[in-house]
Amino acid sequence: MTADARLVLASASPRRRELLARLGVPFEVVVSGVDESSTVATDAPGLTAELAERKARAVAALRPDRIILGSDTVIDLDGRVLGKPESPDHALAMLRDLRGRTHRVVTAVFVLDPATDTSHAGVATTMVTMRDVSDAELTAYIATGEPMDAAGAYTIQGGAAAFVIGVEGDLDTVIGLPTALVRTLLAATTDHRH
Ligand SMILES: Cc1cn([C@H]2C[C@H](O)[C@@H](COP(=O)(O)OP(=O)(O)OP(=O)(O)O)O2)c(=O)[nH]c1=O
Repeated sequence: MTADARLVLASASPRRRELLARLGVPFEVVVSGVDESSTVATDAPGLTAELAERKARAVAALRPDRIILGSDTVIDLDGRVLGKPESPDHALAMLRDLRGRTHRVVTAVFVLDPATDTSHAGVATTMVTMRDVSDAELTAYIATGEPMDAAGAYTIQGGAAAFVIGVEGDLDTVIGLPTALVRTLLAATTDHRH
């Protein structure tokens, strides 16, 4: 993460920072401050794509000479979209709905080159299956505070690893940044500049 990096990650998420760092490309972090409550799209791919683009465009206004990467993650449970919980009670309701079932984790990525107003975007999906976790386990997990900052009220890389019995797709899509997709989109953006 160097100050003179050409790439800017438009995200406050430490998980996204860690995942992007794995690609070995230097980058700077600028938080978008986008209000995620006002969206037009209602389906998971459309919603995440819309928010990833808005995060990137908000930061492009601050760093017009850089390449900007925005991203967003939600859960799709049989067509119902779950974002971050608003309260511990909301987290409990979400986890009760998720237990014993399979859901999709959808993460969109939007890479923008403001200098040429070109963009490359994509959406990645991973299926996650949770076992039938007891209320006592869910309550203890929520008490750790960990679920409050994650879509669907769980972090697969944290305490909720014990709830997950199946993953179909890339784990980094669940944690918030599909690195294979990011690599492809960054390569397309760089190609465009030459
Ligand atoms: C399902 C799941 C989500 N998450 C995280 C990824 C995302 O950071 C978060 C979903 O919220 P987002 O709104 O996508 O992202 P964010 O608010 O954390 O960061 P920013 O908008 O600034 O980029 O949930 C996990 O870390 N582990 C998981 O298992």
